[in-house]
Amino acid sequence: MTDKTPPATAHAVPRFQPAAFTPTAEQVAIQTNRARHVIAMANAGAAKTTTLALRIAESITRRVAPEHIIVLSFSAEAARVLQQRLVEVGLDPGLARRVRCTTFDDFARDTLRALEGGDTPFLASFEALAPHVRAAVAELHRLNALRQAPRELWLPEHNAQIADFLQIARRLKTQLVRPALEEDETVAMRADALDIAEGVFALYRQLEKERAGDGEACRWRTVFDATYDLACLLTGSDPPPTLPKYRMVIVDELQDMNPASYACLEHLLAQGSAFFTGAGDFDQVIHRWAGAGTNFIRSRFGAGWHSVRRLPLTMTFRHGAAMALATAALKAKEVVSGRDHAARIEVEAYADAGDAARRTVARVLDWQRRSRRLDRCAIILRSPDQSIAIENALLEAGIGVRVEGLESYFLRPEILMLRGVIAFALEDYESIPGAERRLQVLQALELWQELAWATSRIEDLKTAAAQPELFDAFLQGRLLQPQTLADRAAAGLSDDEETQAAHRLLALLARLRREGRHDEADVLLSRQRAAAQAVAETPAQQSARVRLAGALEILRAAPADETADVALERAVAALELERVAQRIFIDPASAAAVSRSIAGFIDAARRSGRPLREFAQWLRQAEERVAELRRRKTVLLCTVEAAKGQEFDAVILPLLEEGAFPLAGCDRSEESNRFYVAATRMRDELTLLVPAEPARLSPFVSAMKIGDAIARARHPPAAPDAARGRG
Ligand SMILES: Nc1ncnc2c1ncn2[C@@H]1O[C@H](COP(=O)(O)OP(=O)(O)OP(=O)(O)O)[C@@H](O)[C@H]1O
Repeated sequence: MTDKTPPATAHAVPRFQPAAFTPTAEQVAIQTNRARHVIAMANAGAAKTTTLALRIAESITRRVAPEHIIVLSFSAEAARVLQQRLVEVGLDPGLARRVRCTTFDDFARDTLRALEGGDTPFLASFEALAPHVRAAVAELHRLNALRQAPRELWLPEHNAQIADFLQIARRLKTQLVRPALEEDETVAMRADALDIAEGVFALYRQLEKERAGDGEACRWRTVFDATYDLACLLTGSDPPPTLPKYRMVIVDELQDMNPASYACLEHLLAQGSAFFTGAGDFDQVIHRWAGAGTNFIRSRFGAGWHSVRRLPLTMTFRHGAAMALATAALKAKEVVSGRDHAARIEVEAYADAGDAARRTVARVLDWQRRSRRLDRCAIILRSPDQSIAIENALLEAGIGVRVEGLESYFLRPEILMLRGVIAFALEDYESIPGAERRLQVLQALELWQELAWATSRIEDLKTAAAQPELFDAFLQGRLLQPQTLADRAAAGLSDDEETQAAHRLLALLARLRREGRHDEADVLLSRQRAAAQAVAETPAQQSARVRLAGALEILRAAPADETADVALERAVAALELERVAQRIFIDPASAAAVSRSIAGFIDAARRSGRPLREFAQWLRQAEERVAELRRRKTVLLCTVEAAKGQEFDAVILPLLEEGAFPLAGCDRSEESNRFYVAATRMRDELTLLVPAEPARLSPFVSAMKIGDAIARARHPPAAPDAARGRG
């Protein structure tokens, strides 16, 4: 990468002035720079996103059409934040809306849609992908057995192994690893070079073959496949397909760049001879699974580009000196604050997770009382399942909550399933409010009963959800009756197809009778009857059905004055949900989260102190209340990944203990980056909830040397607030 731009071309007088602040000279240098490629790597809160917004606003003021500018990011949240920042710096909202802010993967998907002339089915979850993996494994076994000397291949069998494989496959795609072999290359040789098992690469090839279909159009895509497919097209075809032309390409969160996204970026820049500006922070790499890493940005990014300026943004404007000193200590680097503000950083001890949740909510209430800006407060979690106790406590306190990066635990399949079981046991279908929620409950029940009906027969489910009488018929006819051969055949057909098949059968019978072929007609009819009676269920479906009947029996027999938690404990044990979860969910983390969310649900029942029927009503009211509270100001409950790129006046980080944050089994340096991202979202106040027992304290909290940072911020040395790490 060269840095040869003559200084004379570097600056110009800015034509765009932001409304609320005066940009620093460093910001102006980026805003107005004439170099074709500008890169700013800087600390959290050092105004990277704001400065990218200034550069865009400057170009628009200089008559570049907003449609000729594209902003690419790696998460939908980051793209949304930049679009919003355009308005916040003072660009006309109408103009800001016309700038295309999107993620790399969505850009790739849109581009491919235009090139291919249609949509490709998108499989979002590992659960949706797993059948394809299993089919590819079976095919590999078959092909291997046909070989003269079958190879010994490791191929995934269990869900956890499939999850591991899918993660490796995703990483290979970010590195633009193609399945095709070079001349004289073998699968074993390539696997060796990639440092993966031979079976993994063989399966990668097989699955890609299946995905490619007959070569006409790809059969399905999952997360990142669009970026990978577009990058392969751009780098592998001559001439490469034409991309839309842009005069300016902006990339935020540059540290998340990987080779596949980079291939798309390079072609996009070449297409329109576009100007490029990118910003990022090496310490915010938290997506290593996606091939992100500082090495790529440091060594390969921009290799061969001419006219490149690397420009600094040295001051963080998000928070004051104490927080700058604390992050400097955490990351052993220099952080300078440009904001004259006495941040409030507080550490509070908790006894256990329940206590941490109550203290979190007490902090939220305190913030609401003092600021009246509930919507400017965020509770940032290391992992989604930590939300359960906090959601319960927020509900009890009557605080509205919105979630990002996680699903409210009330809407997770295992809880929806339990709510369905309660409704069926009590014959109180109104306890689940609204047809939409009842549909989710029925779908969850189908999932847990391991019935594959829901996708093709969604209309039937919708009808059952809309009418309480049919809701009951669904239980009796669908969940408690064994599946028959006829059911299984119908599961593969849509409503229309089933009606057509019935019409065809009737027509055939009529014709046979007309032609006097009564014997044939009778055989056909008796075959139909046999199919309608013959049980055709897997052992798993059979035992799920028996367990469901048992759980319903338990709940119906519960004494009227027994509290709901006691009855639910017995029903949950009968349903064996944890064991079933390990079979249904591909990622072991999802399976493990099931028992935690069920425990949270039972805890909510215990705390309500109500018998089952009243608890069901309470749940309904709680749900309505949550919806009502959400219409008012709400606190944000989110994951670190979702918080990235955003900022809040008050940030609360609960459960800062060894095993929870850093999360057990995760890479320590990436965990440190996650913690840094989470803590630096704060503008005015940061609350760190830590275990009372010092031995369990998260090492990241001690690394911040908070006491020292606060003292030094209060009595700064004569020089500016420059903080060098571990000071
Ligand atoms: N010149 C300035 N004077 C005062 N405040 C500023 C200035 N420039 C930016 N800010 C404010 O600083 C805060 C942080 O800016 P921004 O979000 O752009 O940082 P960032 O580097 O993108 O952060 P991160 O990487 O941590 O997401 C914002 O509230 C922004 O409005």
